Amino acid sequence: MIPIDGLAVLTAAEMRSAEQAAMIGDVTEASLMDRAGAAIAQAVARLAAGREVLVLCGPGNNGGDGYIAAAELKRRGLAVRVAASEAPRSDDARRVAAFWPDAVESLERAEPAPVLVDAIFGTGLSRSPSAVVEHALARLTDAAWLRIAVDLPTGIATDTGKVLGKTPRFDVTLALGAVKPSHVLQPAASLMGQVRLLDIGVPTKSSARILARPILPQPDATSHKYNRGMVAIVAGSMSGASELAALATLRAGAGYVLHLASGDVSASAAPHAIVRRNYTADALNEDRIGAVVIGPGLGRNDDASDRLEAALASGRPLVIDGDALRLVAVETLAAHDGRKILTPHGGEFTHLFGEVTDDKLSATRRAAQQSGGVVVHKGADTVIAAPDGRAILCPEASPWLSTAGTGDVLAGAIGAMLAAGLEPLAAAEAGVWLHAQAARACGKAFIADDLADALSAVRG
Ligand SMILES: NC(=O)C1=CN([C@@H]2O[C@H](COP(=O)(O)OP(=O)(O)OC[C@H]3O[C@@H](n4cnc5c(N)ncnc54)[C@H](O)[C@@H]3O)[C@@H](O)[C@H]2O)[C@@H](O)CC1
Ligand SMILES: [K+]
Repeated sequence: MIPIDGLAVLTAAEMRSAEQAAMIGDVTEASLMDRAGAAIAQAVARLAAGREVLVLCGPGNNGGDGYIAAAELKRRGLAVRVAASEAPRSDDARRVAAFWPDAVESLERAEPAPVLVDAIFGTGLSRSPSAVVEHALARLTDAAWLRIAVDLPTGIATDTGKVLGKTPRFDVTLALGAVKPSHVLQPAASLMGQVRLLDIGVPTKSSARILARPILPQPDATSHKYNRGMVAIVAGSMSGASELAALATLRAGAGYVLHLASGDVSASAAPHAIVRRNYTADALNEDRIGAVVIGPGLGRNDDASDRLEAALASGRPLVIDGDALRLVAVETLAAHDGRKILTPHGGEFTHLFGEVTDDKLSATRRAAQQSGGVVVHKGADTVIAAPDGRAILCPEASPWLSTAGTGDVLAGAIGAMLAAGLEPLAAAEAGVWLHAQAARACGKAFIADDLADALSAVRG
């Protein structure tokens, strides 16, 4: 049971190709299923801790995995029963169903057990399961003490995060061979509990992977405030948001943060480490600025548009967030050839790139390609994509992040990483990772100011 951080993410079709490519010599579809079944049995035996297990088997290879696992669990001395929704249909499932030495119960009449293993449907599901299957699954999961899904919970589309029917909540999902997009994309991911990978010896390669602990830039004997990373935050009509971004930028490790506002520029405001100056377009021409953050609290008036234009013209690496994403056009971004990171939430994404009609991973990759920037498509399932197709999927962070100002904190953290010299995709990943860790450290009902402060403690 391998934690999924940093692992390759494969779609159903990519997984099938990886399996085909792995089938050389004595590796066959049958031997892969045997490996999967053995790995599932080992994981379930550990989790069940001696309790009775009920394995639900479907007609395809997901069901096949279930029959092998059940037979192996029985061999290990556990109390196991098998219930099936219908007879096995695939050749491999038929072969392995014969390994199960006892009677197969009917799904509708099966009595519950403390440990429920769902091997009804996996990556082959093409439409929502029948009402009979859904009803039995709900009844048996409700009554179980521990719910384990094999590969994917029944009722989930593999690639899109969509729930095709009524899928109950699971405690553990054992991804076979590789993580699939729906293990992370919402709403599917919220039904899976802990997702762990079971290695079945299929080599996997993909341009998409799960968020991983980044290698963060560290100061050394040659460091000074400017080469640690100088970040300019362009403020606008709501300076609270840009102040939050500035604080987060410092707490994430930047050496120098310049807050460029107008009107109420007060040198005596805390935190004193933020350098506050009057905004002028010229201020962005300071050579030592390693990143410009624009958007938090910018507003959408003419001044805001002028500032955005100046930021785009400055040639500095940019983090474009909040209001700036409402003001800019995709064509402008595409014509701008500097380094940039866009951080839209769902509403800003739709405004800029249109409704997501397929899935979040594909839509974010397309947006990155169209805009020529790294796109951090925020949400409970943040997806980061680069114009070259590389993508990073982020497992759900704390739901307490759903409070005002946390987006400003993220923009600041990413700005700090960009100014420290990370390439845009790495800067975006590092910022998102820090943000999630800080949220975890803050516990419950925190406010964005706490989150910004917590960045330094989790930075490591
Ligand atoms: N192909 C391989 O080499 C391996 C596959 N493995 C397992 O195989 C699974 C995929 O197997 P399959 O492709 O057979 O797919 P599934 O076992 O998910 O089920 C697909 C079967 O159900 C039918 N079906 C789809 N939606 C249905 C619905 N709503 N109601 C009724 N029937 C429906 C399909 O026509 C097909 O017969 C993976 O999730 C994994 O568990 C593992 O054994 C590892 C190796
Ligand atoms: K399943």
